[in-house]
Amino acid sequence: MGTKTLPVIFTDKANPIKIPDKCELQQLYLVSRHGTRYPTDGDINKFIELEKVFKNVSYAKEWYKNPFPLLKQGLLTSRGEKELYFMGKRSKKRYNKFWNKILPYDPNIINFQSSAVSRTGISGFAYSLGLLNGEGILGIDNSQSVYISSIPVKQDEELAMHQACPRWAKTVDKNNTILEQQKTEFTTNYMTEISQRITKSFNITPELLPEHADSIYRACAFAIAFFGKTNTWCSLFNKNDILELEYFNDLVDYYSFSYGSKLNEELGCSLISNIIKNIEDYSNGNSTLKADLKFAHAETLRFLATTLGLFKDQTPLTVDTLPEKLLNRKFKDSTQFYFSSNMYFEVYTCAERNERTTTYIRTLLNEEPIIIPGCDSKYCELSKFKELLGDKLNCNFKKICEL
Ligand SMILES: O=P(O)(O)O[C@H]1[C@H](OP(=O)(O)O)[C@@H](OP(=O)(O)O)[C@H](O)[C@@H](O)[C@H]1OP(=O)(O)O
Repeated sequence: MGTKTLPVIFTDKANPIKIPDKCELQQLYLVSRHGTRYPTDGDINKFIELEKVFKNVSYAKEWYKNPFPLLKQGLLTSRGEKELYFMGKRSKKRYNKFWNKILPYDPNIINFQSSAVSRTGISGFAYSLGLLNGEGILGIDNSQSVYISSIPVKQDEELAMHQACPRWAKTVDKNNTILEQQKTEFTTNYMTEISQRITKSFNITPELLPEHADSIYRACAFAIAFFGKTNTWCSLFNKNDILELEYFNDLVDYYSFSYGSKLNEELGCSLISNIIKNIEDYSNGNSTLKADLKFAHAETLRFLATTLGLFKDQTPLTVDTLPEKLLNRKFKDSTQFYFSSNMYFEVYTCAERNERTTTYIRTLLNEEPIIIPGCDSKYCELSKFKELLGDKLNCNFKKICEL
């Protein structure tokens, strides 16, 4: 169900990572999406519309009403809070030696940052409670309070990069001819047939509009995320409908936040450049920062992944290539950027035979190591990592984004 998919991992259990011989984990960077949230107002309004359309459909009489108050739009759910709390618990166990060396908490050593949105700030706090449980002096379980900084979204080049980029707003979010063409083609070639079949099967009058198919898909996604139910909105579809609508939502994200628009390949440059700068500042003795923990959005991770060249298919995602890519593509929100999805960058120094030390970065997506395209292995030399970034390293974000 695309970015509205529940995380695969939902446990506080984890094993300590294995550190390569002659290496030491020096720093830890995290960019995490928030946990499971309420639908945004855009989606809730679609569900209110569906409630009207399905009012007299007997098959849906038990479940057609919209259950999400507009006042709750976009808020983190209690399940979402627990996802991040568990993530913090897993972090403490996976990097136990690393954390024990740098605790108790010092904001100059462990940095927490979120985008200026409640769901991300609360997610960061939940992570901190899991990570630092028992390490503080507050309450019966010795909780630790933490400082979580954020920047107004319009200035936040790292965590809300598209909102801080006027050129993205003008040329990608709007006036995106290719995206509009793809949306029209998918509506004509796929959504119309899905809506007409549902209309006919359930004798719906007036008939469903093509765009109702995507509204039903989103209602299905939140029925699963909130209620674990696949026998309500989801039951209006066959399996192929769901795969096609998932592909459509991936396609929209591909052109909005990834390889579908050239500018998107640059937008993660401030975020990754600041990580590299913090690695080098620490390595040169100019910084005490050991852990930098950031909490943001699906698009934050998608821009970051795109700047790193991750999940790039050989040919672009288009409506035409749906048949070949439906079941087999690299770009797939539901397995990459679901609720509470995350990327860790582990920074190691390793002693070499000639007594020198080399700095390596190991990247993890959703707590599984991945290879950055162009790196020789999961442990990528810092010099290689920087070389692969090219002119994205130390980019001039304002210049890239000026109109
Ligand atoms: O389609 P919606 O309104 O849900 O889009 C949300 C984004 O949700 P996503 O499409 O990623 O599932 C939301 O990202 P999130 O990671 O915070 O859930 C984004 O912050 C929000 O602004 C909506 O994006 P939009 O493009 O502004 O509609």
